[in-house]
Amino acid sequence: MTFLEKIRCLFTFGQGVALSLPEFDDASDPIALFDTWFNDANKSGILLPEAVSVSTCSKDGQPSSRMVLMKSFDERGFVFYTNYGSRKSHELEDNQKVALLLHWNVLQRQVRIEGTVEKTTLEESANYFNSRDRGSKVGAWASKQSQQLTHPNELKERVKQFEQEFSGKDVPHPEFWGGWRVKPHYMEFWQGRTSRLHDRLCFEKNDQTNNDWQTFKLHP
Ligand SMILES: Cc1cc2nc3c(=O)[nH]c(=O)nc-3n(C[C@H](O)[C@H](O)[C@H](O)COP(=O)(O)O)c2cc1C
Ligand SMILES: Cc1ncc(COP(=O)(O)O)c(C=O)c1O
Repeated sequence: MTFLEKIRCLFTFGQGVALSLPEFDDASDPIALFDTWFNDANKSGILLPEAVSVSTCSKDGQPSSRMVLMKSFDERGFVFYTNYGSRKSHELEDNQKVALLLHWNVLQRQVRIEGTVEKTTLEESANYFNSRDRGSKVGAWASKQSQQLTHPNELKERVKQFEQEFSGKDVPHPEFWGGWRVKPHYMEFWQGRTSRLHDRLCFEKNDQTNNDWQTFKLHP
């Protein structure tokens, strides 16, 4: 992002577009467009541009959302890592349909993603886990994510327990911790415009086995 673009962002915040939109036609690839927008978000200085809301749905239809950090994306989908025993993971086991939401406020941009999940391979999860700092690795062992604490010091005590258990050794990758890959079938790029006359560029595909995206625009 150039200095001039940053200034434009500041001055147009909340009332108009700051960045130009790329050409949009039937040949457009939403992953390439996401890549461009994600780069813009990274360059804009936004804190945690990779923070994304993940919405899951329980068996009885109760939706729930929480933030995670998106650690990678490519043609295969968008990956985040978590505890496979957590609420979100249980819900994803039961119902693979998922929605992601990113909002880059200074850029007046929102991206909506809908799709289905699959687990990352054990190798992919282990590779990512091994890249984390030691404290977060121990933390992953200690946290019974989404379960109630049985007493106020339970988490602290478990951290101590695992620090002792792995003292002087590498912290191994726990099999209960790994990635979910969201395979998109709908993506929508929202760009804020003056007078709330925003752009909504949409991509949809009916067949997960190919890369044929249909494109259309929606009223704001
Ligand atoms: C900015 C941000 C990033 C987060 N990233 C992650 C993440 O990558 N993985 C994760 O398991 N939890 C992450 N969390 C915590 C989750 O929001 C959530 O509290 C936790 O995963 C438990 O959710 P669940 O009980 O619905 O499974 C993050 C929280 C915030 C605010
Ligand atoms: C519980 C939890 N797991 C994972 C993450 C994100 O992954 P990492 O710690 O590897 O950056 C976060 C980030 O806030 C988190 O809170």
